[in-house]
Amino acid sequence: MNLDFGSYPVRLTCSPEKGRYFLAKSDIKVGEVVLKCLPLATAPFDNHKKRYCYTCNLYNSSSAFSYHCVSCDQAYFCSLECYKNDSNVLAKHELICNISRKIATWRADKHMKSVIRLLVQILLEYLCEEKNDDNEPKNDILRNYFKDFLLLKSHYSDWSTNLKQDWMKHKKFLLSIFKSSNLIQENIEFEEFLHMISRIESNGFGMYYQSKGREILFGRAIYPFASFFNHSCDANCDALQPNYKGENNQVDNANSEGCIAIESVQTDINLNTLIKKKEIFRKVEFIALHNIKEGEELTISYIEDTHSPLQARRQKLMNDYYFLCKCDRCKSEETKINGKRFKGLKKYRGNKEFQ
Ligand SMILES: C[S@@+](CC[C@H](N)C(=O)[O-])C[C@H]1O[C@@H](n2cnc3c(N)ncnc32)[C@H](O)[C@@H]1O
Repeated sequence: MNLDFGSYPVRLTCSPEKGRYFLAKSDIKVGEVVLKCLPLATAPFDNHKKRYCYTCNLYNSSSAFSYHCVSCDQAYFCSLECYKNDSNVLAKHELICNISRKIATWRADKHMKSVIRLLVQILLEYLCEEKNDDNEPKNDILRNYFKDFLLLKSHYSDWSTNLKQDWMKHKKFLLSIFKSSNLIQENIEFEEFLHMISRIESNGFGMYYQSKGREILFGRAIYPFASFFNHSCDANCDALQPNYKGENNQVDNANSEGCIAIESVQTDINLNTLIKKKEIFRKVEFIALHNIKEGEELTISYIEDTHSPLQARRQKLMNDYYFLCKCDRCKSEETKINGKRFKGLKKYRGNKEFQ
């Protein structure tokens, strides 16, 4: 696979055990930025939509924004500038205004709704990419495209029968609203649609804000290139979101919703300052946690509690991400445990009662 990661010190490799993953292309110093990308798409959870700006991705934890699309009531804007001046955003929103309204009244659980909302945004990017030639990155921040989303790992084949059935119940409704909005083709198989859902679940990053020292998850984002970081229980990189002041805040990678966490510790906001400052928030950057040698694997942690025992960590990753962790730490702990079992077995056999 020939992907261009610009001047970032990463290259992609692959193993049968862990799929594709990043290696350091050169020596990397502690604190160095390893990769930076813009989101392909973001979506706040339903109860946070009024505090999330549809245009610039700003989150205001203290109060709801007043500018919004009156037709669907699903897109909110932090300022007149974000609401009015960017006609491109409004024209884009027009394309999904109808489907957004239908999803708002759809009787499904919160998780399904949040994944479907993000899928709408991802497919909207695809529609607009097709019409837009302006696809070149404008600076050192990598931009991702729909085709990159399609490269992501799907664990649909590992889904339980119950989970597949839960989605099947909504097949008719989902296919009809996506087709009538021209977001998917008439002849798409529902399985293909579910693969896209699975890609979101296995590769989505959480969006957080900080309140009283706690990180609160308020939505999900997709950064296809960032998804090539494999997990390690002893990661050498961390994901950050520069906040609205342009500062970086450490990521916790906390996650109870099956999305890899990135953190922008965004405190309350002075909207007056922001109105003047047009910026797209929720970029992600990955930094090295210590010096890394050329050829080393670059990893992040998908889970918060890396202090828990091997079994608990693996269980969490299996439940949330459908994979058995084969990171170096897990493999070495597994070898130690197996070594102990082996000794126990020999002792047992030596017991006269069993001879
Ligand atoms: C976000 S993607 C990472 C990129 C992925 N390896 C690929 O080829 O697209 C997450 C998936 O990578 C694989 N993966 C990530 N970390 C792993 C690990 N420590 N051990 C085994 N598989 C891992 C799992 O299949 C997981 O669902």
